[in-house]
Amino acid sequence: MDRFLIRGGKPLHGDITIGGAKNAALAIMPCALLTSETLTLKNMPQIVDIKTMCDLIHQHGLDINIDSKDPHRYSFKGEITNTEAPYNIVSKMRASVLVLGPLLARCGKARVSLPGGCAIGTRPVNLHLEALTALGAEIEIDSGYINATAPKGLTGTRFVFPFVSVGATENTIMAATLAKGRTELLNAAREPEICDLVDCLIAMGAKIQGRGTSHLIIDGVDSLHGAEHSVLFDRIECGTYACAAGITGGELRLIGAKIEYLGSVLHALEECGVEVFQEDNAIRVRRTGSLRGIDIMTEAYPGFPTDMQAQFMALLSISEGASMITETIFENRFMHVPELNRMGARINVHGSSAIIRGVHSLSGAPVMATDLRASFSLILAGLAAAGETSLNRVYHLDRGYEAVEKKLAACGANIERIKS
Ligand SMILES: CC(=O)N[C@H]1[C@@H](OP(=O)(O)OP(=O)(O)OC[C@H]2O[C@@H](n3ccc(=O)[nH]c3=O)[C@H](O)[C@@H]2O)O[C@H](CO)[C@@H](O)[C@@H]1O
Ligand SMILES: C=C(OP(=O)(O)O)C(=O)O
Repeated sequence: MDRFLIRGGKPLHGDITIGGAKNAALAIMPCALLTSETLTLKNMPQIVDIKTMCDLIHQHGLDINIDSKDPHRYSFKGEITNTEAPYNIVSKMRASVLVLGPLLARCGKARVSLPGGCAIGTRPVNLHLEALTALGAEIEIDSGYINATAPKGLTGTRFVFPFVSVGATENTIMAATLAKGRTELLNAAREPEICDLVDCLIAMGAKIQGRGTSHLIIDGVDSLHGAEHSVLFDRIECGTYACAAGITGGELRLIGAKIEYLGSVLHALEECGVEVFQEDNAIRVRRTGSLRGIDIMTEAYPGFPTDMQAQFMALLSISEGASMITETIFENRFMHVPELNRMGARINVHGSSAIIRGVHSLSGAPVMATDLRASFSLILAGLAAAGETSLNRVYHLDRGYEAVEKKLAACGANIERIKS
């Protein structure tokens, strides 16, 4: 298991290129199952989760080509020869369940392993199944698998999500593109990654109205065709590096990022003392004075994203005064707190809220990554801390961040991957 060795205390200065959004790419790749023509995706991040989704789609029968001149350009083409998504792949990555809607819509059947929970929560998929059932699927759970059939095909429906779910919205949109008639989705998630999925589907010939709103109208078509689509930049990677500029007291240019997608992360950065400006094709972030404590509550977009919660926890741990972070999306997303406290932070958790009392400085320590974003919060703490931090279980980070150590080192960080 690789680990990172970080010697903190250096303000970061320089340029970091922000890659394609993991969460957009993972939702868009299963669209390849909706057509027999070629789907080409550009600006794909080079991360382990993308490799896992490729493995899954390939075992469904599609060929995947990564451009030899551009490793961020992927083409998918072929016929579906297998409608089962096996446990050994789905258990690696929950987004695997996003093949369910496309397989069902295209083949009238799918057998997909239940993903199960993960370090941040139990994460059931009941809403995915309820929405697909409303579209006419017959679903039963058998031996840890979702067995879904649509003997008469899927039929448009009106479905109100009882609460906002990114994955359930994505699965249902994809299934509805090939259903007979009109589907109306209310209280749908409206994250930028969902807009990106909708853009790709429209490029493939889907008929979708309401992009960017919680009320989507999808008129089913007989078939979808191939398309070329460039994946949206990763707003979470962007926010993460903005926190790196903030916590080290440096200045970074985040190339390829756009301020309008940051939602309330922009406001949170500015409120705690990190300046953010849009330049031509980049966002410039810098900290000029001291950091100030703020209160944050995670919410569906455009609210503050749960995927930025751990990184802000690190930032707020050295901000003046007290802060409170309330996590409303996942029930177990404070695993980074004891590790940050081992580095000198003063954080107490009370139910779904964490109170952070800002300290002057953190000190390096051996720490353990527990999930993707928690891992980066410990890197951020390590970059600001005095002394050496050794971060174990870096494989969590490799799921979702491309070339972390190269991007940080190019801006002056002292960070090294120790291979084992
Ligand atoms: C690959 C991907 O895009 N992952 C993102 C996606 O995850 P994901 O799509 O899994 O997240 P959801 O929006 O579905 O989950 C939101 C909440 O709803 C619950 N829930 C969800 C579905 C369901 O059928 N039943 C149910 O109870 C979940 O347990 C969670 O508490 O959105 C999350 C919320 O922004 C992000 O943190 C993840 O990074
Ligand atoms: C929770 C995340 O991803 P996933 O839904 O793939 O676990 C994340 O990106 O922070």
